[in-house]
Amino acid sequence: MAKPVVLIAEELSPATVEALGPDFDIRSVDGTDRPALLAALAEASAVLIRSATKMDEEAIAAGKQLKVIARAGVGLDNVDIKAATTAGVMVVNAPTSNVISAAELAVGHILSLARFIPEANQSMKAGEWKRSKYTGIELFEKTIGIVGLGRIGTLVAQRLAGFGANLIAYDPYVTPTRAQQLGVQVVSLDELIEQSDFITIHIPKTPETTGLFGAAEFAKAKPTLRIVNCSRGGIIDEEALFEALSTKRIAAAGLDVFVNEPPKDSPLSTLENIVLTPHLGASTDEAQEKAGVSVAKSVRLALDGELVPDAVNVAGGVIDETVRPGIPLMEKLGQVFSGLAQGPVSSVDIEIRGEIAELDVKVLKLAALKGIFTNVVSESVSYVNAPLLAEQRGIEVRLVTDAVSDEYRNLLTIRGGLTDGTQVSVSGTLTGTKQVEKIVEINGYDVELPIAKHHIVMVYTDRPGIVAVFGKEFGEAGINIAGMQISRRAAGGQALSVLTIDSPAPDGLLEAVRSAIDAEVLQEIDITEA
Ligand SMILES: NC(=O)c1ccc[n+]([C@@H]2O[C@H](COP(=O)([O-])OP(=O)(O)OC[C@H]3O[C@@H](n4cnc5c(N)ncnc54)[C@H](O)[C@@H]3O)[C@@H](O)[C@H]2O)c1
Ligand SMILES: O=C(O)[C@H](O)COP(=O)(O)O
Repeated sequence: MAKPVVLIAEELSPATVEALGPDFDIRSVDGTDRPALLAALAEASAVLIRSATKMDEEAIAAGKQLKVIARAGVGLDNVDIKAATTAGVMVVNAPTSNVISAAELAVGHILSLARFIPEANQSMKAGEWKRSKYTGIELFEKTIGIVGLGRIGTLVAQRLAGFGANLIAYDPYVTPTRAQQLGVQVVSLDELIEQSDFITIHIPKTPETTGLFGAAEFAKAKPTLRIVNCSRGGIIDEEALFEALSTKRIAAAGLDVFVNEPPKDSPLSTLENIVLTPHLGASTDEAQEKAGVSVAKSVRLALDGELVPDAVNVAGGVIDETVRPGIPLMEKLGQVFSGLAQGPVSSVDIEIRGEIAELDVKVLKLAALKGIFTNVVSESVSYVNAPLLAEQRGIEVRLVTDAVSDEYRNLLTIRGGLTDGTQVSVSGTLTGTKQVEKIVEINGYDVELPIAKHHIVMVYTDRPGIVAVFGKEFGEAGINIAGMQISRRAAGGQALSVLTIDSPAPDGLLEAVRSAIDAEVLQEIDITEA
C-alpha cells in the first residue's frame, strides 16, 4: 500500500522529518509558489506550513486527501480554519514551541532601542567611531507597558523584571491577582500609553486589535516612547507610526512583523529611528526544532485517526487511557445506529454509564457522531466536521453520563429520536481481558454479540422452527453465519435476531429471508473501518 503523502511547504527543522519517521512519503514544495502548492496538495494527506503558505479555501479544496494542516508555530492567520473544519480537515499548531524565542526577540528589540545597538554597529562598519551620538538609556526603573499578558507577554515580564523595570500591563482578560503574581500592575490602555517609556505588544491580531495603536494613541504618549511589536503586523497602524516617528512624536520603534510580509517599499525602512527584523521571532534552532517535532507528532496521531491535543478545531481534549478503547467501539455503534435508523434523525443522546462516566468522555460523543455520519454523507467524516454535520442537519446532540451501570462495568449507548417519532437505540460494551467489542442492546432488546463487519438485524413474530427457516436461506446462498443472538420480550411475541455473517449478503437473499419468515424489519448493517 502506498504511504500517505506528507507535504512540507516551508523550511522546517531537520528534526521534523526525523520525528515523522519512515511511514510517510515526505515531499517538499515552496508554499509561496501557488500553482506548485495546489498541484502538490492533490495527493497530500498532511501539509506542514509556517506563516508564508496560505491555506485558504482554494488550497484546502485542492487537498482532496487532506486530513491535517499542521502549522509549525503559533499563528494561524494564514489558515482558513472554518473552511478546514467544513472539509473535515484537522488544523494543529505548536502553541508553545516558539514563545521563549519570541519573548527573547522582544527583549532584544527593547535593548536595541534603549542602546542603539543596530545603528552603532552599522556606523562602526562604515568606519565611524561615534560615542556620544549613541548614548542610550537604562531599562532600570523605566516604565515598560506590556500589551497582552498571555504566554509571550508573561515571559517578557519575567525577563524584564530582572532589569529592575517598573512593569505595567493592559490585558482585559487577565485578573489583577494573576498580574500581581508576576510583579505587574494592570492598568487601562490609556494609562499604559501615557505612562510608558517602552511599550511591547503581545496580543493576537483580531478585528478589535487591528490598528489598536494609531495616531490618537501616539498623541497621548511621551515623546520619549519606544514601541516594539513582535506580535502581528497591523496592530500598530503603519502609516500613523511613520508619521509619529518622522515627526519625533515618539522616539523609536522596533518591528518584527508587518501588514504585508515582506513589506515591499515600506517608507518605514527609510527612517533612522526604527529597527526592523524580518519576522524572526520564531527563528531560532530551539524554537524550530520544538515546532517541527511537535507538529510531526501531531501529524502521526492525526493520520492514525487519533485525536490530537494541539488540534485547534476539534473539541476532544486529552483522552484518558481507560476511555480510549471506547472510541472505536463508539464509532462502530454509531454506524449500527445509522443502519437501524433508516430515516432522518432529530435528536441523539450519547449515554455513557459506569466507571468511565466520571472521566472526560467528550471524545466518545465525537466518536459516536463520526460513526453516525460515516455511511450517510458523501464527504469524508472526521472528528473535526462530525459535530458540524449534526448541527447543519438540526440534530440535537446530548452527552449523558451516569457513573452507575447495572449490568456492565461500562455501557455506551446511542439513543436517537427520528423525525417520524420513532426511537432507535444501540448499546455496546468491552468485555474480558481482550476487551472484545460487543453489541449488548438493540432497540430495547438485550443481545450479546461481538461486533463484526457484516450484521443482519431481523424483527419478526416469534414462532417454532423459524431459525431453521432463515438458516436454510443463508446456507443455500453460501453465507456462513458466524454468530447469532435471539431476543424476545415474551414467547410468541415480537423477536429480534442479530446475526453476524462472514461475507456480505448477495442480491436477493434478504428479500428471500424477509418473505420466508415474514419479517417486519430485515436489515444488513456493515461496519466500515475508519
Ligand atoms: N514574531 C513572531 O515570530 C511570533 C512568534 C510567536 C507568536 N507571535 C505572536 O505573538 C502574539 C502573542 O502570542 P501568545 O502566544 O503570547 O498569545 P496568547 O494567546 O498566549 O496571549 C495573548 C494575550 O493577549 C490578550 N488579549 C487579547 N485581546 C486583547 C486586547 N484587545 N487587548 C489586550 N490584550 C488582549 C489575551 O488575553 C492574552 O492574554 C500573537 O499575535 C502571536 O501570533 C509572534
Ligand atoms: O506565529 C508564529 O508562530 C510566529 O509568528 C512565527 O512564524 P514563522 O513560523 O513563520 O516564523
